[in-house]
Amino acid sequence: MKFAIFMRKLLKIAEFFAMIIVAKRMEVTDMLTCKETKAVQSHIIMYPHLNAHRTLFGGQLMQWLDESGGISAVRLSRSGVVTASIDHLDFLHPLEHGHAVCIESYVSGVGHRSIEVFSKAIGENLITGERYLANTSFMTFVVKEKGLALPAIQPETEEEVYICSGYNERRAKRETQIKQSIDLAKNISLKLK
Ligand SMILES: CCCCCCCCCCCCCCCC(=O)SCCNC(=O)CCNC(=O)[C@H](O)C(C)(C)COP(=O)(O)OP(=O)(O)OC[C@H]1O[C@@H](n2cnc3c(N)ncnc32)[C@H](O)[C@@H]1OP(=O)(O)O
Repeated sequence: MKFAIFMRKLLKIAEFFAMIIVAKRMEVTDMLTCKETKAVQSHIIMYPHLNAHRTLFGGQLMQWLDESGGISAVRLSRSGVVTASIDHLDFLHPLEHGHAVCIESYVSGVGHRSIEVFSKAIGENLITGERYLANTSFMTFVVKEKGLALPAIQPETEEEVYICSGYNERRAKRETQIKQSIDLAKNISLKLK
């Protein structure tokens, strides 16, 4: 009898600690600034990165953008994410051999499980100091874990306020695109010739 009471008390204590752990995991860190999610990468554009035009191969830039954006998304969620989509990947200027490229990413909008990240790639002729905007993109990452409460995002600089202000419109467009892409997938054959 005493043992049963002891076990029941032990169970209650274990339940209490389990609740604390779950509550801690689900805890909303109310808000993070864009700066707190910022990821910055710099590269020198070398021979292995070039395309036939001797400028940076677009696929290489996409890999760097994906990594950089993923780091920003994980800085917000502190949880594993997958890349769900890349939209508005605009190649504005070729990145020249021998130039530096600096990629900056930060979270520009937060949904339930989705995180939108804005990235920009700035080219720089290191000898003259001339800089140019080579690429801008918006990517969406989705947190793998379900039920996690994500912090909201707080823009601070003029650029961040401008970028974040377009989030709701971009999200609405994306929702339409997701529906279209689900319809498209239904009509795609899995046969390999
Ligand atoms: C152990 C870990 C340690 C971590 C260590 C740190 C590492 C730090 C570096 C990380 C760097 C990673 C960067 C590379 C990461 C890859 O390389 S991942 C590989 C490529 N990607 C994939 O394989 C993804 C494959 N697709 C999927 O898994 C699923 O389709 C998805 C995207 C998760 C969506 O799943 P689903 O069940 O259909 O999701 P659903 O419930 O319908 O929607 C959930 C949310 O996703 C959104 N969504 C769904 N589809 C889309 C879409 N196509 N476009 C936009 N949004 C979408 C929905 O709108 C919804 O948004 P919320 O309303 O929640 O805000």
